[in-house]
Amino acid sequence: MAMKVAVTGAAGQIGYSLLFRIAAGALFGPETCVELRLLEIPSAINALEGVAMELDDCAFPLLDSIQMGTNADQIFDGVNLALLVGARPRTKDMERKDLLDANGAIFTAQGKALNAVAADDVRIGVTGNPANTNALIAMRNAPDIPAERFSALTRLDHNRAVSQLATKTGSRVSDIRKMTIWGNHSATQYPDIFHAEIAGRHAAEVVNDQQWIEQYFIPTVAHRGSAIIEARGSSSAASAASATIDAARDWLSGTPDDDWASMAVVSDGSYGIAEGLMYSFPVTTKHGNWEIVQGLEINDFSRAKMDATAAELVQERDMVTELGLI
Ligand SMILES: NC(=O)c1ccc[n+]([C@@H]2O[C@H](COP(=O)([O-])OP(=O)(O)OC[C@H]3O[C@@H](n4cnc5c(N)ncnc54)[C@H](O)[C@@H]3O)[C@@H](O)[C@H]2O)c1
Ligand SMILES: O=C(O)C[C@H](O)C(=O)O
Repeated sequence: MAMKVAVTGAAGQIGYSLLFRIAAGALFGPETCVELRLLEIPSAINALEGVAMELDDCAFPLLDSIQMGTNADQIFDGVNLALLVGARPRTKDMERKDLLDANGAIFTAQGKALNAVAADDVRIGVTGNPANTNALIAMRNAPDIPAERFSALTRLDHNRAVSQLATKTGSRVSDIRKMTIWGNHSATQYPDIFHAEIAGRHAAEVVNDQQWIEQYFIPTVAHRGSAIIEARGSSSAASAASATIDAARDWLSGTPDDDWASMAVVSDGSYGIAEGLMYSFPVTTKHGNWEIVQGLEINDFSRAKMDATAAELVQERDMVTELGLI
């Protein structure tokens, strides 16, 4: 039985890296076929046709079919997974929340369409920025889909944090477990290594340098998106596509027994985070369901960082409420 996967913004930069990985089996493994459902806006349909031609030319054994179009109700019909990437990226000197005016309404419409036609088992991953609040918008416009089926991408931040820690300690990324991104996919995010492990050892003890944590590690991860825009002249794309795959794959097939993932999910009040916020937590996943890792000790430094990013998410939620998007 093929998995029906919708990707919005399929003709964009992230889409161009994402689609070929999905068609090659990166999401569900070498035994599961996929039906791609590609949603774009009219001005990008010709470009999308070109992408579809290239997908055909790859002769992917697992790619059953490609359906493309501009009508969300048609494209989302019966989908099991929806990757909502389609949205304007920011440019230099913008914050991601500055995109809300341009992008927020996209997720109102797409939330409504998913609510009307998606499969009963649908999972929705939001990459389009500002990802957390766009996921909140989609979720609040899809009252018949359980809130826990929505998530926003903070796996790119998680991967960035793992990479920085590996470089600092001369370890392999495969040695690192239990990295955590708390809060908003924005400059207020809190990359937390106080629970992370490097080859079974407490990462903070291996680093043994609070100044590096506070003055290099956290700001480097939190501002990496801007650094990439500065370096590339456009926002991250291939690394974002890779993280989108990592997040959806782990959500659907499960996290390893000795690790967890970072996902922005609807808060249930855990760690004192206001219920209903779309907030990045450490989660374990199994059979397409996630659970927030409970009982982590939160020191005063972490508490302050976690609360600051929660406050920004409240601001963004109030902004989109005023805009009538939720
Ligand atoms: N959360 C993350 O970690 C992360 C990482 C990188 C980029 N992003 C965000 O992902 C989004 C896409 O980035 P990109 O580099 O692919 O941008 P892009 O401009 O290259 O592509 C965006 C695509 O979305 C399409 N689009 C616009 N409105 C649409 C709609 N209503 N329905 C369907 N498609 C629509 C556009 O036509 C375009 O093809 C941006 O908002 C960017 O900020 C998020
Ligand atoms: O920084 C951006 O605007 C793109 C993306 O959110 C990123 O973190 O690379």
